Amino acid sequence: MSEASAAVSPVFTRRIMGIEVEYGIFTSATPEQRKLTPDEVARVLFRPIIDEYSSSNIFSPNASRLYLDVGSHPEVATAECDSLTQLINYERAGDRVMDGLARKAEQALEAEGCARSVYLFKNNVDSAGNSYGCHENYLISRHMILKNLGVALLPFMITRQLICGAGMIAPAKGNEPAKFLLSQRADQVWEGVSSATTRSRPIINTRDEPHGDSKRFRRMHVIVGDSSMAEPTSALKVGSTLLVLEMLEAGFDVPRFAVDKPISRIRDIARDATGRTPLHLEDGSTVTALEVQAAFCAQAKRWLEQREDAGTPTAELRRVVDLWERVLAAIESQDFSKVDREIDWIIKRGLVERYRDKLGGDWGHPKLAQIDLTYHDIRAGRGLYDILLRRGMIARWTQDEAIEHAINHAPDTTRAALRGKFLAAAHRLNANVTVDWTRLKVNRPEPLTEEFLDPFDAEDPRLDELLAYMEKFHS
Ligand SMILES: Nc1ncnc2c1ncn2[C@@H]1O[C@H](COP(=O)(O)OP(=O)(O)OP(=O)(O)O)[C@@H](O)[C@H]1O
Ligand SMILES: [Mg+2]
Repeated sequence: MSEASAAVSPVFTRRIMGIEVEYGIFTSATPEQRKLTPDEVARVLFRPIIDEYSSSNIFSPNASRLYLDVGSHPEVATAECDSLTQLINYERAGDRVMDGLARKAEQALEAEGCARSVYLFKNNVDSAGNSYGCHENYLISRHMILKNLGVALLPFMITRQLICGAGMIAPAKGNEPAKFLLSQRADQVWEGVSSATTRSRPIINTRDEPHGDSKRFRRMHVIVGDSSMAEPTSALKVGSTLLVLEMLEAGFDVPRFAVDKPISRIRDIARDATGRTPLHLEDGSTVTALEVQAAFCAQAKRWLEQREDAGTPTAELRRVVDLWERVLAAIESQDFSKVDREIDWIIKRGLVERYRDKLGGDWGHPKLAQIDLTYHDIRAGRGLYDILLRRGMIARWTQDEAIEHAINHAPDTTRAALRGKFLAAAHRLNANVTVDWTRLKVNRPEPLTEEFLDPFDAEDPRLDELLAYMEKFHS
């Protein structure tokens, strides 16, 4: 970031953010049954949506987007949130909505005489090696020069997997034996900062779609992260990133590491649970991945002393920094006992290691791959994550009541509140409407559209006009 951009950029302690989760999909089949392709299952999954909305790309009552993209990975993009725990609630509400659809799909298949289980996995790589994402969106100022921001963020982003990776067993490949990696996405990204999403998979995407006033805002799209199962892992992933963004915006003294070839290093970091991977800096010196994280964490702790208490409460971010410190201390000492209920890769590795030892010590055993996958099954009572949670082996960050509430209510602190009220009225009046992130449109009798370009605004008199118009012609 240049001095000039530091001077004009606001510090968004209250920041708009959203998470997009793509799910892996699979059905069981008995030997007599024909296997359904993921595409076929996805279509059964979305049948209730298509029946109700005549589309597989919709906004749900809680103002989130639900859709089926190419590649048959159903996706939920949460509504705009402006604080950390709220975002976690909406992401988890998305899981529950998708699970509800999976249950309906199972009933439909049974009614059609081909009963089978439908699995949704919140992970990032399927058994064929295809990758799908968990994208984080952070609003930043238009004055922030993205390229510079990206350079400052890259060392943080390539090492962030140490504190919040989902972990995975990578199957044997050529001469490389099967092994445990810290993160699922590390092997899937190819560039640092760029505008492409699919072709080259950059860590930070600069595609210019702010979903808001393009004179004031940008939407930073981070695609390097893993989907998180454990709530504290989500909190650390997003919370640490929020803190680094705030520090950069404030011109706070953020650690600078000019890492040579950062993208090639991300794969080495994923392969080293000690965090000792050396990163060569352009000045000829080296730091370890762990030292990079420790420097950001220490500075974030100092930042909290002067941070304006808005958006995500500072008290909540203190919990983030406390967890961050504990994870780094655990990696340093290799004693994981103080964080083995909070961080996905640590929880998962502990579990599969116990089995691996019983099974003869080979990471390539198919039973271990099965355990790895089952950890990401989102079904309560069936997925391993949920089973461990119920046994008290995984910690919480939020509560069920808040997640349940988020299923049917839009966030009330952001633009999503307008969309939620609009959708509720349309549902009640059976009105024909069209909605996207910025626009709300009543289609009949004559189209009436309003554009809401400030995602921070949860109130706007133009909403009342739209509602009055809807009421007049549909009641
Ligand atoms: N101004 C904003 N700043 C940050 N995040 C935003 C903003 N407006 C919307 N969002 C969030 O961005 C996400 C957009 O999700 P969506 O899946 O539509 O992404 P996309 O990048 O536009 O499209 P696609 O996934 O189809 O490529 C949502 O989670 C939403 O809440
Ligand atoms: Mg998306």
